[in-house]
Amino acid sequence: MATMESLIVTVNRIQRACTVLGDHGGDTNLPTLWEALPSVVVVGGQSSGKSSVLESIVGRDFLPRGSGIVTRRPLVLQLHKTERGLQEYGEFLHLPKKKFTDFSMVRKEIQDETDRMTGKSKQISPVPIHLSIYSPNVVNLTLIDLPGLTKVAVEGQPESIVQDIEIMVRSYVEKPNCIILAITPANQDIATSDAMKLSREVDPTGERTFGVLTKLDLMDKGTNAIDVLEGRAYPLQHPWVGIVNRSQADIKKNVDMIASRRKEREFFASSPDYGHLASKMGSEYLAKVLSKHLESVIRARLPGITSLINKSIEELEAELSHLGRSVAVDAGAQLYTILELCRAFDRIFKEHLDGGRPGGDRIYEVFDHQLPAALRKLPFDRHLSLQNIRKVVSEADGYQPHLIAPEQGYRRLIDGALNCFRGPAEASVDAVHFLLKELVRRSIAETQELKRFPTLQAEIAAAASEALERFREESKKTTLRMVDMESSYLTVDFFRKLPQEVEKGGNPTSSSVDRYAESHFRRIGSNVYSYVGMVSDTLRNTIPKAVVYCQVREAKQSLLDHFYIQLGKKEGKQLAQLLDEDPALMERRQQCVKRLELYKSARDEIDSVLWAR
Ligand SMILES: Nc1nc2c(ncn2[C@@H]2O[C@H](COP(=O)(O)OP(=O)(O)OP(=O)(O)O)[C@@H](O)[C@H]2O)c(=O)[nH]1
Repeated sequence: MATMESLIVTVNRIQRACTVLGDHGGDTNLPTLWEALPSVVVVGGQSSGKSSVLESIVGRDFLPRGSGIVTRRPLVLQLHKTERGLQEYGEFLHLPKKKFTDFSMVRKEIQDETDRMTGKSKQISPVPIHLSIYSPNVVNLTLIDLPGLTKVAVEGQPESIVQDIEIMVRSYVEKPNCIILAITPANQDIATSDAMKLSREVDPTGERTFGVLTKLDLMDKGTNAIDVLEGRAYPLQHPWVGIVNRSQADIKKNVDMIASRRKEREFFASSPDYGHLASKMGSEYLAKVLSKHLESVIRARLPGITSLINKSIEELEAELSHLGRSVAVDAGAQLYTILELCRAFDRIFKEHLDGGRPGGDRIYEVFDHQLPAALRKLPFDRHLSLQNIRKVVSEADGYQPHLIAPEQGYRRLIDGALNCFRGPAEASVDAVHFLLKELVRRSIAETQELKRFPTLQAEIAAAASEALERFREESKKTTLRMVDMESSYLTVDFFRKLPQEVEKGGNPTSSSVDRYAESHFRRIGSNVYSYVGMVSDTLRNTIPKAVVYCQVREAKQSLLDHFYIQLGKKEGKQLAQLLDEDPALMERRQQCVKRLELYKSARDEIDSVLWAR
């Protein structure tokens, strides 16, 4: 088994890591290690002697003194026993390279650091100050000093401070891992002790509470605290410890700690009331008892802490992978990230077209269904009504009616009919355009990696939509040109193969009469009709080819080409703007990363003591 000492040292290190990485327990919705670590917390009313007890455990004067609420931030005091003969020094976590050998400077630094966080406003703050003291005269122990419980705010302090202090103190003592050092002055009615009241509430069985009676020397003549110290008046699981600290007069006279400890020992040894308890009284004894107890608590909790650490690491890693990697800071890496994201989108878009995902089939539906239906619905019947044929043909003839066949009339009728094909051609282009747009929208929504980057998402959508618009223009030009080409040169063969009316009749006189009869125009109509039908068959096949060539194929091959060119011209700052994540998400990731770092270092710390068995 790892030595007891190394266990406390391990927990000390983890506690410091907690402060460095911002884990003070409390309200963030992150797992907290701080709250799982056992610690000894000093609780008491103002002027109950808390600071005096801490100082005599350490054997040094180093805590701020003054009127009002002096302790306004938790002070995590870690005591490290060093080899005999080595110099004592203090070291703050926020000033890691500075060794304080002058303990009056330690006091000043505690005051200054308190003010740095709370301002001069005398507010309180839950962010702890970490002080390590290295000395041959201490036992390994971690103590947390908290603001004294009070009933009234003093000048310059907000009314809420009374409650704020209680909330802060409670937040520590409520933790099941907290060992409560409840300080009560013996010259006061214990029934009114703030420390005992609070500890009773949070630890009714007294398992976690060490009762400490201070100011035994100040009790009225003829009275003593034997009933309390022997555990009868206020029974706790652990024995009560009586203490005699320096009086105000001693402090003024600069009585040092060594002398004061000696005085305390003498007090108990020579006391008629407490002499029989002398070996179990005093601040040195208290320090040893606490250290031993803290070690055993840590040992008992270690397996629980280890499994908590492993579980939290898993949770944090899962959350981080869900949040995605953090965004790179240099322009090159940012450009790379953007291109990766674009490619991810493009891949999904192509899958939609190629059939890996749904949607591409609807384009075929346009060609197979919508276009033929639109072609069928074209109003050729109206255009080729007998009446219209007669009108168009006569107009084309002018003052000289046609002699054999109405060449001009045919051309005009065919032109008019072919013109109708423009509608379905354009409609096919538009229908495919809207389908492509919809696929872009869906593909963006389906690109998980893009979700974090709303700006880039909008830019890709805009670039894709602009590209699709260009493809649509091109596709319209091409399909309409195909319709125009049909008008510009008619298929000669078709007309050559038509049976000649003149020859059929056999009689020139009767046929010249026929030329203006209804059947003549009907025949013209039916010829034009079947010519237009032939063109319609052709276009039904060629319009899809043009649309796919100009729109679908282009979208697949070069949807974001323009965007890529623009990206290449962008500066670092503009690239960063494209990757501006949701700030809440960035913040969360940062918190998770820090917390994960904490848990991993804690795991390493614990592993190293376990391996040292
Ligand atoms: N005679 C005597 N005086 C004591 C004893 N303990 C504390 N005092 C005096 O009581 C006063 C208050 O002691 P502190 O240790 O400052 O008490 P505290 O609880 O830290 O006070 P705050 O930080 O103001 O809440 C000081 O003047 C001490 O000298 C004791 O056991 N005997």
